[in-house]
Amino acid sequence: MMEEQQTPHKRRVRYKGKYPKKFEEKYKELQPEKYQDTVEHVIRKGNTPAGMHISIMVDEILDFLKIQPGETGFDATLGYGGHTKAMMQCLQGRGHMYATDVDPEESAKTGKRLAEQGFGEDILTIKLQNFCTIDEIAKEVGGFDFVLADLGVSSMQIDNPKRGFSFKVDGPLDLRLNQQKGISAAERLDTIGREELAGMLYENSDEPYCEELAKAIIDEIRRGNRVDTTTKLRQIIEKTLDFLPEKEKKETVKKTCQRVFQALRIDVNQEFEVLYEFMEKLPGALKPGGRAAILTFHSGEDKLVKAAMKEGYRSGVYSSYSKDVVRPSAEECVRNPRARSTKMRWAIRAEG
Ligand SMILES: C[S@@+](CC[C@H](N)C(=O)[O-])C[C@H]1O[C@@H](n2cnc3c(N)ncnc32)[C@H](O)[C@@H]1O
Repeated sequence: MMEEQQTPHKRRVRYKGKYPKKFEEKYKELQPEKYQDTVEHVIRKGNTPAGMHISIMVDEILDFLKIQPGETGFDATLGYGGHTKAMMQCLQGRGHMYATDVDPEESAKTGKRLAEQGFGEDILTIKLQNFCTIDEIAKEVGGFDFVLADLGVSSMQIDNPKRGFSFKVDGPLDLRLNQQKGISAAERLDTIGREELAGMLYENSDEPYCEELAKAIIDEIRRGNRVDTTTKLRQIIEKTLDFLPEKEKKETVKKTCQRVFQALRIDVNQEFEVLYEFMEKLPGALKPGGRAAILTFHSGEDKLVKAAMKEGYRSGVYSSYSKDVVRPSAEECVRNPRARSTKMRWAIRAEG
């Protein structure tokens, strides 16, 4: 019998894939106008291409706003400009849209992109200012027929490691929507006390481990180690929750990271304060019969928007409002997983 020749099993080199993994290396996705095929491929796989934002609930928003040519509209949160563009298309070249964003970096890119697509200053005015100044813009232009606010952060902001919004990639712990103003989350942690931090985590994100996490973060800073990167903060969270049973640890750490980063983001950008102010000013900025739609992404935002609309209806400034939230379709959530937590609420300004 022939002796079988034993060749030693050679392990295959792990295939790394042909797509770049690091944000800066995704040069094709970062130039969507030039590399349409790559961008469409990434979207088909249920992902958001780097440097882009997929607008959420566009059909539901347009159905509700019922935009007519000649109207004046306000997009409080320009971002990538997807919603702004869809609303401008309804104007059919007549009327005007105003849009605000506080992010100088992204709003400049969006303004340029929209102008190149034929939506220039004749139809769109972009203002680099907080949406809580809606009253000033409304006064200047005589009120709005329709208003949209798509709260929170854009995918361009989340995905860019230099902005510090994501615990999944290493970067400076910044979390500001405008990096030229205010203080970063790292600087905020430098001076905050333990009790105030625990309160912030609880108030802004209902964080169940707020006490334990606040103690761990402050102890680390007191030992002379600044918590100034996304990785350092994630590692503290992992260490603090190390006592959890193995089977639930991974998921709980992930959810906790999401909540802690969200709480810090809300704090450094004073998100609840400006949203409260915006909701207070909204009825006065709408023309009689004017419509407003708001997309929220967590319970703190949603509660605030709901309460303001309910109060507006009770006092008579709104003729109707959404008693129940409108949610994205199951199909949209599969196509764009970032839509999953979205809730839409709407209100209509009373006539006269
Ligand atoms: C979810 S994104 C909007 C995406 C946009 N609807 C689109 O279709 O591309 C939210 C945007 O709102 C901006 N933003 C958040 N809070 C703001 C505020 N208080 N005033 C103005 N802009 C704000 C963020 O910088 C971000 O660009």
